[in-house]
Order: sequence, then structure tokens, then C-alpha cells
Amino acid sequence: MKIAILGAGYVGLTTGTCLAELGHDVTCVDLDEARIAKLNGGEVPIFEPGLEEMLRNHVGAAHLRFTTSIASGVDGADAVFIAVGTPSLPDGDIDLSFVEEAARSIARLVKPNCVIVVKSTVVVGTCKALREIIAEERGALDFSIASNPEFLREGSAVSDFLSPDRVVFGSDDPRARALLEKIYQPLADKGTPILCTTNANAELIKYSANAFLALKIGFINDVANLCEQVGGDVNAVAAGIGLDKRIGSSFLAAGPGYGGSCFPKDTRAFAAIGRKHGTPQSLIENLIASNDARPQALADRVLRELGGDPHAVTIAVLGLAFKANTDDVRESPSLAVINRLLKAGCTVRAHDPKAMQAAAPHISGAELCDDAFAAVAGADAVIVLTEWDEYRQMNVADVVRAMRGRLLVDYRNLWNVANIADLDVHYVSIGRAPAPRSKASGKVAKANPRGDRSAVAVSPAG
Ligand SMILES: NC(=O)c1ccc[n+]([C@@H]2O[C@H](COP(=O)([O-])OP(=O)(O)OC[C@H]3O[C@@H](n4cnc5c(N)ncnc54)[C@H](O)[C@@H]3O)[C@@H](O)[C@H]2O)c1
Ligand SMILES: O=c1ccn([C@@H]2O[C@H](COP(=O)(O)OP(=O)(O)O[C@H]3O[C@H](CO)[C@@H](O)[C@H](O)[C@H]3O)[C@@H](O)[C@H]2O)c(=O)[nH]1
Repeated sequence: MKIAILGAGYVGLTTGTCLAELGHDVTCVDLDEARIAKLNGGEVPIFEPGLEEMLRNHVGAAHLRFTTSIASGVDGADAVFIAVGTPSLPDGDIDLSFVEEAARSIARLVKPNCVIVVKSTVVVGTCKALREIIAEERGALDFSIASNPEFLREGSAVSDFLSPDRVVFGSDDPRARALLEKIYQPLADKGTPILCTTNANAELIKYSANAFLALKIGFINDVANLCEQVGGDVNAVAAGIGLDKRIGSSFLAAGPGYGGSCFPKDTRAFAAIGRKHGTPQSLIENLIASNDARPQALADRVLRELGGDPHAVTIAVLGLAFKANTDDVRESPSLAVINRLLKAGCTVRAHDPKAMQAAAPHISGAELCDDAFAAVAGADAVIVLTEWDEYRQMNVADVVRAMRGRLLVDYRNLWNVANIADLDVHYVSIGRAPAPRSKASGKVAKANPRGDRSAVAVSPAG
């Protein structure tokens, strides 16, 4: 099958490479000349595990090409996937202008009977609107339009695409359905459930899935707040509720709030579409408000723990990406925490294994360190904000030795409390029971002088 993909970002590039892997002949088109030049020079412009190697194999075998020319990209294509961005508008609704522009630009170029597949995340009714735009541009063209929402996660995009929980496509016409079935046949052969439904349902499924997953995260973060006040441990609570098959254990990791290019934007769009149609999505509206407030609250907590004049304080931040295994910093809670600390007057030194270049323009004033220990050296406090394995595997005793102060803030619950128990540190984590007991005496320790019950204060051994 000859396929063109418009947009060679996280989704377009992964989709193009994986469709080549499934045996199709793929051309990825992007208007960003620098991006295409990099790809044609054998360089992959994003960090996504497994992508580079797979991409090189298919470029080498001439199944995968990159171009800035829409005309040559879509020439003769049986299907054209639109995978361009759908950013937020100021009112929370999504900006469909890139998708509309993409549809307009291909309308006069695609061959008759072509199937136009909307891969971008779009609000319900978009396929219908695009059909009208294309008809307006091209008059009598016989074409089909389908929605094929993407559920991959950054950091595991390739495996998510090739081994998905399901493939969803929505189309109101049999030609599009038949073509998409053919495109995804290799996944169906492996037993992947294929759900074929209407355009509108497919569009709604994507937003509902993201909104529901974001709700799970918001819920566990609220539970974490409660645990801190009443003496619970959110990890134990999450494990306990996650064993109920109706709840499931995934997406119950408490942390600094969800970020990234999808959940924040898609929950806002979900809420906006509810308001527009007179069906307010109050659960989601509340979720957005509490998630937006979380990074600031977590930064303020660090300032409270430190006390004194923030101008005299140096803080090391470990992690800038919105999650591990990606270089993406879009709506990363880490950036919001850092900017709050900078505004308060702190000196901030930050590190990330992959995301420093992307983060730099958003945290001017912070010093970027090539090495995690360079960030930590001489710091009064260390805050972990991204769950990179590199940080998980750090020897916490070495971290403490390198610091000037004694405040360790683990906003991803990466470090094992038992390994910290013998260190002379004040350890703050998310949703953990206060354990202010000295190992030696079994009495309440004084290592948490401000009496914040949410902090785990650990006394030196012996
Ligand atoms: N990032 C994810 O994990 C993810 C997962 C599922 C769905 N989505 C959705 O997929 C869509 C794309 O997301 P992304 O993260 O890949 O975006 P991105 O910003 O990484 O990439 C979009 C690309 O489209 C290009 N582009 C814009 N207009 C174009 C046009 N007319 N023709 C050709 N190229 C054009 C841009 O130059 C850019 O390189 C969004 O709707 C997003 O919500 C994203
Ligand atoms: O238990 C969890 C799981 C995730 N997160 C956070 O939630 C955000 C999103 O994480 P994740 O879903 O793993 O990454 P994305 O790449 O944003 O993927 C989401 O958004 C994509 C774009 O729509 C969808 O395709 C995916 O199915 C959906 O998981 C990140 O900030 C994570 O740190 C948590 O705090 N706790």
C-alpha cells in the first residue's frame, strides 16, 4: 500500500516508520525544512527509543522517504494520513488550523478514491468538517475520509504502535473501512482488537480515553495529598486498589501532575467541547484546575521546607522532560516548578539526560548541567521531577555527600525509603506517611522542625 503522512513529528514519524515496518511504502511530508533535512541526512530529530534503528532500516530499503513537497509526497498515494499538530487555543478549545490547512493542501493533489485518514487528535465533528473543506477545494473528487486516532505514548511510541491494545478507526463509508482494515491487517493477524465505528465515535473515543486516564492520575494525586495528612502511603494504596481488575494498576503513580503534549491539551479540549454543547464536564474541569495548581504547590512546599531567604538557596532539579524516555518538555511540570523557584529568587541548577536543549528556552535563568552530579554538587536541596532510570539508580548516599544542604525532595517516589533511612537527610516524597521516628530511639525525631506532617524525616543511624 502506498501511504503519505503529513507531519513528521512524534506521531507522524512513528506512524510512518511503523507502517513501513508493517510492509507499506511510506512518504513522510513535513513543512519544516530543517526537520526533513535532518531526516534525509540520517538524523532522527526526536528521541524515541527504537525509532532510529527501525527508521534507518526502512530508509535503507527505500520503503520510507522524507520530503517537504506535499505534491510529490501524496502523488499516487492510496491513503494520506494527517498527523499535524492540534495545539490549544486560549479558551481551551483546539486549534484545527493546521489540520484544515493540511486537508486543503492535499485536496487538489490526491488521486481519485484516495482515503484521507485523520491521525491527529481532533474534536468530534472534525472529519465531517474536513470532508466539506476538501469538497469545496476539489469539487467532484471521489474520496473517503476516516478517523484513526493514535494511542501511542511518548517514550514507548514504537512498541505502542506495533503492539497496541486496540486499533480504532471511524468511517462512514465502506471504502475507507476496507482500506484501513488492509493497512492494519498485520496487527489484526497478531490478535490486536480492531474497532471499526463511526467518525464521531472514533473522535470521541480518543478524547474520552485521555480524559479518563488523566482522571486516574488526578485521583491518585488527591489520594496522595490525603495520605500525607493522615499517615498513609500512596504507593501501598495504589497497589491495593490496582489489584481490583475493575480499577487496574496502571496510571496510578502519584507525582507532580500530568504534563506532556496530550493530557493537558486534550482535557482542556474535552472540557471546551462540553461547554460548547451545553454538557459541562465538571469532573474534567475540576481535574484541570487541580493539575494546573500542583507544580506551584510543590515548588512552594520546597521553599517552606527550606525556610529562610530563597535568594541564598541553590536547588538542583533532576529531570526536565514531562516523563522519562522522551526529550519532550511540552507542559512539563518540571518547567513550572523551576520557574516558580526562579521567581522566588532561588538559584536553580537543572539536569536531564535528553531534554536540556528543548527545555533551555523555557527556563532562562536556570543553569543547565551536563551531569546529574554536577547539578547536585553544593546544592541545598535536590528535587527529582522526572522518573529517569538514571536517577532511580543513583546512589543516594553519594547524592547527599555531594550536597551542601540536607533536603531531598522525591516528587516521583523513585528512591527507596529504606535506603535513605541511614542517611542524615530530610526526605520529602509524594503521598508517603510521615515516619518521623529515629531508628535508634524509636522516638519521634526532631529532623522535621517545621512540623510538616507530609515530610518523612529520617535521623542518622545509630
Ligand atoms: N505526541 C504524542 O504522544 C501523541 C500521541 C497521540 C496523538 N497525538 C496527536 O497527534 C498530533 C500530532 O502530534 P505530535 O506530537 O506528533 O506533533 P508535533 O508537533 O511533534 O509534529 C507535528 C508536525 O506537523 C508538521 N506540520 C504542520 N503543518 C503541516 C502541514 N500542513 N503539512 C505537513 N506537515 C505539517 C510540523 O512541522 C510538525 O513537525 C496532535 O493532534 C496530537 O494531539 C500525539
Ligand atoms: O501513573 C501515571 C502515569 C502518567 N503520569 C503522567 O502523565 C503524563 C502523561 O504520561 P503518558 O500517558 O505516559 O504519556 P503521553 O505520551 O502523554 O501519552 C498519553 O497521551 C497520548 C497522546 O494523546 C496518548 O496517545 C497516550 O495513550 C496517553 O497515554 C506524564 O506527565 C506522566 O508523568 C503520572 O503522573 N502517573
